[in-house]
Amino acid sequence: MTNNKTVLSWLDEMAAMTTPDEIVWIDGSEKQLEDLRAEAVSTGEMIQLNQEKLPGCYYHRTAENDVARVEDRTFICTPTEEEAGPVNNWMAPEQMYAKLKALYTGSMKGRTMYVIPYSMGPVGSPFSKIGIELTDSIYVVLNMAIMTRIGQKVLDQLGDSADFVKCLHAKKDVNPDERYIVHFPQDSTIWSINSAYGGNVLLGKKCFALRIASYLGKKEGWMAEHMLILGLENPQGEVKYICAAFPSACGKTNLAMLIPPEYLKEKGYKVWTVGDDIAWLRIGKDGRLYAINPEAGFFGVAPGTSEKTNFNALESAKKNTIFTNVAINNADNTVWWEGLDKNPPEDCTEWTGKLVNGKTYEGKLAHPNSRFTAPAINCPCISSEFENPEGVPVSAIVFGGRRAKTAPLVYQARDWQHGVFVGATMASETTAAAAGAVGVVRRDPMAMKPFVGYNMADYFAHWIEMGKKMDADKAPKIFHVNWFRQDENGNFIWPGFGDNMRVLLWILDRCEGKKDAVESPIGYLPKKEDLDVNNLDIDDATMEELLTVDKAVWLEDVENQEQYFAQFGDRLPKEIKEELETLKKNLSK
Ligand SMILES: Nc1nc2c(ncn2[C@@H]2O[C@H](COP(=O)(O)OP(=O)(O)OP(=O)(O)O)[C@@H](O)[C@H]2O)c(=O)[nH]1
Ligand SMILES: O=C([O-])CC(=O)C(=O)O
Ligand SMILES: [Mn+2]
Repeated sequence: MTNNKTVLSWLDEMAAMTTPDEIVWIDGSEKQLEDLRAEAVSTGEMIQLNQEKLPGCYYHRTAENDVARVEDRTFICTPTEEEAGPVNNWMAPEQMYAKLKALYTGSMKGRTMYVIPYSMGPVGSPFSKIGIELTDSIYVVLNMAIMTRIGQKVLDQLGDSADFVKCLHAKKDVNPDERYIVHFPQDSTIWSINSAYGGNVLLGKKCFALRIASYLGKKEGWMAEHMLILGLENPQGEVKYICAAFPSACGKTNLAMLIPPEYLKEKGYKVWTVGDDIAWLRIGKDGRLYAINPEAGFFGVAPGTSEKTNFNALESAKKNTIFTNVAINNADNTVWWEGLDKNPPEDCTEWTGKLVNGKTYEGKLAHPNSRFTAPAINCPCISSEFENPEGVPVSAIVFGGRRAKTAPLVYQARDWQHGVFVGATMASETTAAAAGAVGVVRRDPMAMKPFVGYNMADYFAHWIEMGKKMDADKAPKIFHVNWFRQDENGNFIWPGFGDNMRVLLWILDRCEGKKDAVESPIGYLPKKEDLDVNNLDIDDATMEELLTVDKAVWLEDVENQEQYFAQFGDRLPKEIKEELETLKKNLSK
């Protein structure tokens, strides 16, 4: 399929190490993919679902110890430890290569190696980058075929160039003690072994489009971020674009596909989805910031997705979708998860596949991090700009997370530098998207803690630099939101989901200078009357609470921020220190 010497010699080297019985190039044709689906069904790797109700849909379950990203086994192997920085695991490249070579040696014996050429971003777009993933998993091939642009057209685009990311994945025996997700940014190389879970093995996604890409972005003057991209259309038909960074399982997919409350819909407001997880951002010729979604599909969290909460995601997952670790409704061979509807089907197979109507994992039939892999083109509200190779101009950047207390519903940063600080001080309760404890508050700057491919302090500096390259009136305005504030009984006090539109409208009004705001120690808060709560069942006291900044709670948080920043030592940009001092001063006034 190619005469590219760099590709072919790398492939030879990898094949000599892993010794597959066969090597199959993925050309991207439907025929080849259909044959692979049939093969995966025949070996039990996938189950074909009800083809009338869910045409083209398949089911896959992973090993029980392999259901989420594994941050403690994810490494950034830069030449020096300082380059990886204190929030990443690091090992010297030669040492890591040696360790992994031992694991990979012979790992594909008796198996087939698939060669997947793929493009992150529309093929040929100036934003786009190419990768080639070698894998011994059909599940990976079929997921990559949904999540990225694959096949011959990508090799044609690559031509003789050596500019591609070399990705190697071997499923091996999914032994968690020998599981490694490893990045060599300087070599544009990713090696993943002993996992078959999406976030660890679909190497175009987190590994390339965030970790390697963030490193390339720093070097080349652009940004790779854990952000959704949405277009908000007003009744006049004008569309403004918003990017939002929330940590894993904190609402990006939901916000990206939001359906406005009925009365705003009637007025003519609409939301268009450009991306739900990753944004690549570049400064355009006009000096504004432009975003593309490098992906071609959604790898979305299933639990909590319902017709009411996220109709568009559900619609997206009705055909040509792969479901992973959800429950199966045996009555009609369809899928089920907590939150899809009220009651689980009577005859149901839980995600582990072992127990039918028996003991369940923490009382759940679907794994909390069960996912659907759906083509973006299935989405009823996919943006007409989804394939635009130039991207969309960004009016606002929104940071957010799960905070039971502390963060108000929404506030605006005073300027870009303060906005970078707001992003850098993000914190959120952990979720099931990564292995480990759930519900623990941890600092997650820009939602990139698990995804930054170099020293986080340098990443902050890069953000500051990018701001300096844009005129203040052209740079996106920066905001922070929190849909997850709780009352003393642990109930969310903001209705969330479609009603988040009300907050987006305030954000865009602020971008256009249409609304005043109230100054607070942490930034600009909305005036209560400026947040549209028409037809919303929420009382004044609750709105008040949602917009409260409790100085005592914030002072505690600032202490934690300061401790967190201490790990970066002298590398922490002075601008971040300045903002921390300003915040302290504001809070003690
Ligand atoms: N209470 C509340 N829950 C929400 C809201 N938005 C999303 N959720 C829930 O949060 C969970 C994760 O939401 P997603 O939109 O899939 O999260 P994500 O940020 O796209 O996650 P990743 O794919 O892991 O990066 C789901 O169970 C949602 O139902 C909201 O506004 N309020
Ligand atoms: O990578 C994954 O497994 C899914 C994802 O979007 C995240 O965890 O943020
Ligand atoms: Mn994500």
